[in-house]
Amino acid sequence: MSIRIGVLALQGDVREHLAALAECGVEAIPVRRESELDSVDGLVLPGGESTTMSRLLGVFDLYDPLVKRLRDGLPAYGSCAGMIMLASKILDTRPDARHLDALNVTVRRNAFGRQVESFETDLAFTGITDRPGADPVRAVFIRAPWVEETGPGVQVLARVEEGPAAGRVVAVRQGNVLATSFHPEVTGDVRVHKFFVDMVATA
Ligand SMILES: NC(=O)CC[C@H](N)C(=O)O
Repeated sequence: MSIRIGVLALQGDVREHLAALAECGVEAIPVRRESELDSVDGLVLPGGESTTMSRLLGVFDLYDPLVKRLRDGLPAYGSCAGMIMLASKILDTRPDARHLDALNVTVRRNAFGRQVESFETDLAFTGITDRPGADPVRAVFIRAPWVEETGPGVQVLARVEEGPAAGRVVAVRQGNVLATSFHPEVTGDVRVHKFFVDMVATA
């Protein structure tokens, strides 16, 4: 059976995710309509700006269908703003911003602060770098959130290892839902996408 994975294409770095998924050998399509959402086996929510994405989900009539598909177990991967969209609770957002409540975590938006708005670091990532001889995952953070609290059933996959944010949780999984604070689609390393494709394949 061939796997088709969508990238929510309302805003943000859609093309990079489509390319990374294609490199993993799956069919990758942009999703802007309910019919497209209905046709996918998994969905990537890209980075961008979460309050804008929230507004556009309403404009494109995708909010309710997406909530429903996530409740029905659609595998989803959110990066950065996508992580914020999937979370059950968001700190430091706008009061009118809606989110999808598919991942039992509290996320702090723009958590790394101004002076370190964008930075890169190497991470150990459970399920990826724990294989013999594996290189660390290079993580690029762009005005990124972090996970401030995890609820029951949430597995921590990666934490920042050095610097002022050392120990902060930046990758989590709960069942079919994966989220990272960082942007693997910009590094040319598709192992995080491959990890998600394997989740979709075994869902
Ligand atoms: N690179 C990103 O996705 C940044 C997320 C953005 N700061 C937000 O709040 O949505």
